[in-house]
Amino acid sequence: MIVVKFGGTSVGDAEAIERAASIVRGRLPGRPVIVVSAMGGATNALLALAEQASRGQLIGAARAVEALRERHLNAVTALVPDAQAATELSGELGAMFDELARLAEAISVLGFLTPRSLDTIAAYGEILSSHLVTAAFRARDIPAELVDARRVMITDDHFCKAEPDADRIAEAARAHLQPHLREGRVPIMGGFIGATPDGITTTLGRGGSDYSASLVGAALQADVIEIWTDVDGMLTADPRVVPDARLIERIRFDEASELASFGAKVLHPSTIAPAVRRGIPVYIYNSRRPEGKGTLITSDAPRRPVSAIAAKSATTVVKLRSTRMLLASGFMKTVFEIFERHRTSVDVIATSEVSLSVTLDDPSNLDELLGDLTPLGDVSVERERGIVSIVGAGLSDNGVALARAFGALGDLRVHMASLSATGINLTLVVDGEHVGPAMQRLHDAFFGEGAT
Ligand SMILES: Nc1ncnc2c1ncn2[C@@H]1O[C@H](COP(=O)(O)OP(=O)(O)O)[C@@H](O)[C@H]1O
Ligand SMILES: N[C@@H](CC(=O)OP(=O)(O)O)C(=O)O
Repeated sequence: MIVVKFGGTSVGDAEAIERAASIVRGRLPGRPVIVVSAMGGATNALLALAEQASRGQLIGAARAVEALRERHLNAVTALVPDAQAATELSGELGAMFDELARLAEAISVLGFLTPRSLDTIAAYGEILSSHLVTAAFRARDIPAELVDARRVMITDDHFCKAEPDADRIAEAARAHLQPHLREGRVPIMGGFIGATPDGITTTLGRGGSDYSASLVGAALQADVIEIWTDVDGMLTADPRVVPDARLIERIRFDEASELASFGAKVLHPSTIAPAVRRGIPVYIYNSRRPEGKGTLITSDAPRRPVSAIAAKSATTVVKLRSTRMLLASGFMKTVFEIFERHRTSVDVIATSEVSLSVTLDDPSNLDELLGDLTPLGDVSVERERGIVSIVGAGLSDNGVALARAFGALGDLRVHMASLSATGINLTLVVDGEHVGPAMQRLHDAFFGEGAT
């Protein structure tokens, strides 16, 4: 069997869903399980309306619910020609929107949001899209069968970034997906969402539908996992920043994972792990150009000195200076236990004998974190930084690539630098406003005309 995942842009409107249906029709012999994201932008809209409601701005939140309702119901009209099927689906989706409106109202009365209620609201995106896509596929003679992802994707209760339970998922996938495959049906489930063993809705974190696809693929020993998106595959840089970025036809799991972690949004960073463990190849394809070659992520892709440049903006740097670090074994352990306690992961680390600097992707627990770090030394915080990362297997083979990287940055200030010991990643922290120019300059240096 294969797993075919469509991102939000690939189910963003009726035309996109039509394209997805014809892609799936061509894949029927491979026995696909389909994983769909929310219609593009829907998750952002849901999270924003939840925030709005919690601030008491109920009219704004209600308007956002109605805008989403209109968008989904327009898609039903365009995609489901049979009047009875369309009425049934509109009724079902309509009831969900009524429920969503009531939830927004309840949150506005409470005046606060919990991670659990945020997940309940965010999950509507994938619940709605999976219903819509199932009906649209059926109307196109695909024997689609909706499977509630919350019965398959069993997680812990760390709302907003829940940890999947691989054993339970494998068992649930065999129980709820396998029978459909055996009967020649095409199971369709929402990505990103899951539930605790008690059935409380959770989500896997932003961009988590890729992760869902990979977990399902690992659970059912898929031959291939396909991630369908709005670009030709994994490129040498984000094409929104570097328009002349090129397709990478084959890339190794470890490099793809580094790129995803350091900002190549085309792939969720956690996607790779379940696929790697089972040796399942992952393809990334463009749903607007299904005939393209795409990118194959595999363990045996050729090693290149530099594969791609990734970047992230809105990074926070935390610096700790302490003479207690001098010759003190166990100091780092104390520091990282504090990060762990606040469930804050760090991206880049640089140390000297008396200081430690780290970057945080998600500063939501920053105040509590700083409270615990302060007794250890002088702590300072720099916001509005960005990370630019050069990924490639031969970065540290000799000084040429490193010299080229620093030379290309020219007058752009570098606040931190970290070269991984495996030589696969050189990460530089720059001013947030310099992320775009830094990415372009590095891309020109490694992939532009004349670069070898
Ligand atoms: N190295 C890269 N290669 C390809 N796309 C990238 C890269 N870095 C960032 N991106 C961005 O990732 C986007 C696709 O991810 P996303 O918007 O999450 O799609 P989807 O909704 O299909 O999951 C692309 O439109 C592109 O701008
Ligand atoms: N809809 C979720 C999950 C997801 O993975 O979406 P996409 O595949 O469009 O990145 C989000 O926006 O976070």
